[in-house]
Amino acid sequence: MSRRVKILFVSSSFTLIIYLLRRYRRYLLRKTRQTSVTQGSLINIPSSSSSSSGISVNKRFLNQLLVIIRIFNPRFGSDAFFLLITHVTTLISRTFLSIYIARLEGAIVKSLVQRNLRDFIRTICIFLTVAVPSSFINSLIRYTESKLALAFRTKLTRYAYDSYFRNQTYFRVSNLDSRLLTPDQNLTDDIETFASTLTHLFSQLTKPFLDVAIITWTLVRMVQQKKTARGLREVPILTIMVIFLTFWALRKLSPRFGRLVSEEAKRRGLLRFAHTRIIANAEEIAFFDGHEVEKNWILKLYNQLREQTNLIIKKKLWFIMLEQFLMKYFWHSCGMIFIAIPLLSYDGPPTTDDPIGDPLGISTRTQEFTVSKNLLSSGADAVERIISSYKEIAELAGRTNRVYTMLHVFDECANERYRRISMTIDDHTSIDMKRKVMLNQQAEGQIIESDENIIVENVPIITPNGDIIVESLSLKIIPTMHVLITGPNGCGKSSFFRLIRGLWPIYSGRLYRPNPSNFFLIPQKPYMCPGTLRDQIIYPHTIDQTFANDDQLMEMLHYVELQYIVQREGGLNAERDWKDILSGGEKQRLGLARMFYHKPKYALLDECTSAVSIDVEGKIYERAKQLGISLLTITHRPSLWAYHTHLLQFNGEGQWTFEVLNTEKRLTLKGEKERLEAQLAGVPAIQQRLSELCHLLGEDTIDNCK
Ligand SMILES: Nc1ncnc2c1ncn2[C@@H]1O[C@H](COP(=O)(O)OP(=O)(O)OP(=O)(O)O)[C@@H](O)[C@H]1O
Repeated sequence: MSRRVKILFVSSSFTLIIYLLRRYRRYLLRKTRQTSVTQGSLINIPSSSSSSSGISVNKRFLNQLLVIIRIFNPRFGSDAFFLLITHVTTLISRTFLSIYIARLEGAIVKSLVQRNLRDFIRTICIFLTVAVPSSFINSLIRYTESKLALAFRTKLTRYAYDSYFRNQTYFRVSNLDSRLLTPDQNLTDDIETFASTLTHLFSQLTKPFLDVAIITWTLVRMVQQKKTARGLREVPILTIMVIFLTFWALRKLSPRFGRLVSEEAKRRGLLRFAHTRIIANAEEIAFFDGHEVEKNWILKLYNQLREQTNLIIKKKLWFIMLEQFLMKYFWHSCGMIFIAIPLLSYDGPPTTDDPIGDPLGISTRTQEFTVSKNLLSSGADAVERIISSYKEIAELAGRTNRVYTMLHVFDECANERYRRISMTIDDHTSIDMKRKVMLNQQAEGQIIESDENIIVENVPIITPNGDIIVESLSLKIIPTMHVLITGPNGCGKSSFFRLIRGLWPIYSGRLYRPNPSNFFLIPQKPYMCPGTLRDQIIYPHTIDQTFANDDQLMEMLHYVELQYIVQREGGLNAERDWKDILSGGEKQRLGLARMFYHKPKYALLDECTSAVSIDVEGKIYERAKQLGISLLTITHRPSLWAYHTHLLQFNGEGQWTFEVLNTEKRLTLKGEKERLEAQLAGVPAIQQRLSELCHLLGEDTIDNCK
């Protein structure tokens, strides 16, 4: 064995050992991680199996793609149509330019073989002149591609926003349906990547198809000129066979990139969602020093994303290797053989335009060889692009599925068709499964618009998870009533509001209620929209819709004793981050100022004065009643009883009562209850003292004392 071979052998063995050791280490690491997973540490990413299992290049994908393409269909005369035409024209011009350049290269080689300086300089000059439009066309292709992607994205985004903001779909998607985990990501990233992948693929495929057609035609014409050459029929057949063989092998061995990228996008969305949650709850997390828990959670999500990305990278490594081998080296050899067949088998007279200087036609043969080699390699490039775009088509299938699913879910939610994917249910769960309605059951109750009364007839209150909170509710509220709603936590008080406002589906029974514009909800933490102080008061009106002038707005602020804020913050037109700069009580009072601005028929007040002092709260309630607003109030404060006429009480076990509220009687009962509670609280202390006295007096033990 020579020294060089020995060195080669040792270094290869060393590399192999290192490689095997690394693989073993990774195997161990994976095992450890799997163990921790089975111990319950893995975050349960709910698999939307229905959407990911069928992601591949098939009929379903084509149908989905067609549905989406119909949305951004570039109509005749539109900007997108003009862009599309420009794009296709530039692609065609590029193909003709490539052929012309291949011919020029042939002419350059010929002039070199002939040692013809004049021709050489002339062709070089032409080459450089052609390079200018050629470079411009290359740049134009990219420009039109990006503009097209943007145009498609804009159309799709507008369409998606229309669906998202129709019929409270934004609420329904997140609260009543669980198919879309991260609609924000679907609406931003997914649409963007779908539009850019699609347009890229369009030019990636259009140009090679044009290339293949025009180059084949040029090559066939060249070969046809050599009538006595052999292989004129065999070469095209062999070429087609080689191409199909390669395509078949790659298709068989290709990993399912569609499913892989779709899963990766889902995990990326979950990671982003976790970050958004931390930003939204940063203050509470900081108070509790909860950063470790949050960090671990985020890291776990990141690791899951990393694993998926890693998987894709690994799968691509082997696939690209195979692709390169077949389409670069195998094809190159085949191409050389195919060019050689007509050239070698030609036995006619030498074809030359210079019989004196080059009687054997060597320069012409060299020129032909160079031209056909260039054309063939451009053709091979084109076919390579077509075949390798299979991978991208598979990726497009994944992206299409995500966009299609988003639009489909939006549409279903807008039409009150919900689906919830059951999360893992603990074996010892206390949920009475019999009380669960079918999660995918269609809501069959009726909502009928009334003039002013709210009439509920045998309507159950059912959560989006299918839990029945109240089997059947029946009551009638008229505008002169002011209803107090009470009951233990989680008994369905806020759900009653969601029900009458139509946010939750009515599964059976009938609900008569006035138009939703007659309801105004003020929650415990009112929503502060972006904009000025004026925008906060008139929300959801905009400045163009408002009917109140500055004095009227000041009066509304006065009702809630918040007039000082105008001066403090620099006027009604001051823009601030109101969510952060106002205190909890100020936000609640601003929410109540909104009620005075809109003067609804029914105000739904959900513990919205918990941070307001009792005297201000009383004034606000009095004023609201004077203005003819009917109050439906959820509260635990007895101080508010006096402002109500009726009581709706849930007991937390599915039962309820609706009756006239006798505040005096209720206050007496409440007083008695509190007295008894205070007395009972003192009993252990009395028992303790009694026991001590028994001991000091040497009398009977505590049991006998009793
Ligand atoms: N979006 C939702 N998806 C699933 N279940 C929900 C949803 N919102 C509320 N629930 C469930 O419905 C039940 C009633 O909730 P609701 O908000 O009406 O309670 P509540 O009586 O207002 O309680 P509290 O006094 O604590 O505010 C609870 O068990 C809650 O877990």
